Amino acid sequence: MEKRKVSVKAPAKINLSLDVLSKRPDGYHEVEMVMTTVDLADRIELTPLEENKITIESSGGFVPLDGRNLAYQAALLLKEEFHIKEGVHIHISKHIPVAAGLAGGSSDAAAALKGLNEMWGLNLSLDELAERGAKIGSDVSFCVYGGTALATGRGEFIQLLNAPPPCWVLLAKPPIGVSTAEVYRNLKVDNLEHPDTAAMVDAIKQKDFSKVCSQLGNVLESVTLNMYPEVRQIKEQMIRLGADGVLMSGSGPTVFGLFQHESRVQRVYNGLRGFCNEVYAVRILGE
Ligand SMILES: C[C@@](CO)(OP(=O)(O)O)[C@H](O)COP(=O)(O)OP(=O)(O)OC[C@H]1O[C@@H](n2ccc(N)nc2=O)[C@H](O)[C@@H]1O
Ligand SMILES: Nc1ncnc2c1ncn2[C@@H]1O[C@H](COP(=O)(O)OP(=O)(O)O)[C@@H](O)[C@H]1O
Repeated sequence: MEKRKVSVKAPAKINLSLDVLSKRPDGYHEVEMVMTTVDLADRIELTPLEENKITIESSGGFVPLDGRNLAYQAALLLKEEFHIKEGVHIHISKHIPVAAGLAGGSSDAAAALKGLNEMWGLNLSLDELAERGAKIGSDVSFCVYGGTALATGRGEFIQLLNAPPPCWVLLAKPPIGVSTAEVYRNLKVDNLEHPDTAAMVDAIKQKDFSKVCSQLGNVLESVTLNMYPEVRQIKEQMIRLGADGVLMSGSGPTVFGLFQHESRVQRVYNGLRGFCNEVYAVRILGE
């Protein structure tokens, strides 16, 4: 009997709030992040191979197709730990912009962990998958759960939250890729304007859209907006065009705007397309 293919959706995330508390001795930073998934997604298709190897291909978007690919790393991690003697072919339909602050690679890795857990009958819980995900990257644990969460530690400790108030999200990505490591390297940890993480968590709990907008904050803007003036320009443009709240996601360069009313999303989308050709109108996925 032919073995079943497994297909898993891998959604992008945005950071509604991103604070850095300190630099750790291991080089990572201690963070407090409120993250939520949006309905811009890659799709991971896993096909069993009789031969004992991992192969990977991707359609759309430029990603490494070897051991550097985070989905490949996810497969290798499970394969080695559980002594799996069969192989897998991983196909990634890439829709999330790469190196954009949207955790595309981390979400692909999380989807591969979940899909292979099913395909290889490992019966690992989400907590157990998230624990393994943290070995691949700081954002992978969150991506295993998806939805909305407060992430602490270097990003791997996850407290799930209820869905934020329903709203539209416009994502605008200028044509540059940002290195997360470089942004963290240039961050002045002792001189930051800290967002109020607890207030953002409250705003989400209360499903208070105006409060979510007023509490948006990301300390990594202090680096990326100076490094890439075009990111600052997109932010200013989105505010001017009438988004209810605007922030850079993760280490950037993607800027997102939040909107309560669909009519305004369309207007701002049209206004942005004039000088930024990668703009996406999506919904918050919530829980
Ligand atoms: C900044 C965030 C916010 O969600 O997102 P992106 O902009 O990448 O989407 C993440 O924390 C990114 O997570 P992720 O992309 O998984 O990072 P990792 O591979 O673990 O780390 C890449 C590099 O960033 C730095 N790093 C990352 C996380 C952290 N808490 N402190 C750090 O200093 C380290 O230099 C590390 O070598
Ligand atoms: N499956 C993947 N999808 C996207 N990028 C990947 C993947 N695997 C590895 N990468 C690498 O990870 C880096 C970060 O990519 P990505 O996860 O898209 O961005 P970010 O960390 O900004 O959210 C890029 O340099 C990319 O080459």
